[in-house]
Amino acid sequence: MADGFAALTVVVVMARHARTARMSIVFEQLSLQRGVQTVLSNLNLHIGRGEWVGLIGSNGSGKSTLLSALAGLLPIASGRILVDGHPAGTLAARRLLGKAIDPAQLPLGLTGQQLLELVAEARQVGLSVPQDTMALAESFRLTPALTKLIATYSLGMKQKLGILAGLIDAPPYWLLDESLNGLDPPSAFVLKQYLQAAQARGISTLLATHSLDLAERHFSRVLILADGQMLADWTSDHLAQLRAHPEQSVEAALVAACMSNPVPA
Ligand SMILES: Nc1ncnc2c1ncn2[C@@H]1O[C@H](COP(=O)(O)OP(=O)(O)OP(=O)(O)O)[C@@H](O)[C@H]1O
Repeated sequence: MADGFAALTVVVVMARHARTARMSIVFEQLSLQRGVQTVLSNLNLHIGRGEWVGLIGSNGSGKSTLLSALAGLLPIASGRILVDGHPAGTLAARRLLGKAIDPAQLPLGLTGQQLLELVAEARQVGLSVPQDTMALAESFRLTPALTKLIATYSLGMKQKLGILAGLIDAPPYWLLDESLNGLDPPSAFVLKQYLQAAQARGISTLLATHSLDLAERHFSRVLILADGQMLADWTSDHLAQLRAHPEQSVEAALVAACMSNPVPA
């Protein structure tokens, strides 16, 4: 009888584990290289649904490399990345991710509208741009510019378009690399509200950023990368403790944590 109960417990635990892995991003013993340089080594990480993760680290610490590998844009040196159980880079994994397009990668010869329609078609959400995307464009005050060539856009306008295009079909995981850079304050506010609302709907955002003040209110988790390793993984409980402390700030604690590690050579 006791053996039967133990076996049942093992089955239940394994089933729960499998379900959790199916609804999350998993990095297992992950190592990433750029040329001959090892950028990250033996990273183990689990990111569930409904998290807003701030990816922090000094210049060159590997934030963009990690996001690109997750999006399937860079090869994996060793280990693996699974997105809801699908290996990174596979079509199934790509469909679950939305990565804001880098402003420098936008096709300058198209109008903003043409790009959004192309992406909508490629992501199979239909021939027209989803209502939600157009509403965000309106909140960004980008609508009048959509009929113009991307070549005529300012950096902030390109940043907004890259976000709109990357998140067009609202997949469950959003990857943003310094996406608040260059946004005017009202648009930055809109984006923060948008990400917060998405989080409440169970969408997870990974945002690589140097804006540590975002951790003060917004992130539910903070990962600090340094020297090819994950220096810290601050959970929502830890962040809540820091936020509640009358004499501490999350930003100051993050600066102290980052300063405790030397800048990579
Ligand atoms: N295209 C590339 N070719 C070769 N090495 C690269 C390339 N891009 C980045 N690297 C190297 O990979 C390492 C990690 O760079 P990465 O861009 O991921 O850092 P980051 O944390 O995003 O930096 P930043 O905060 O400056 O954006 C750095 O040492 C960098 O020099």
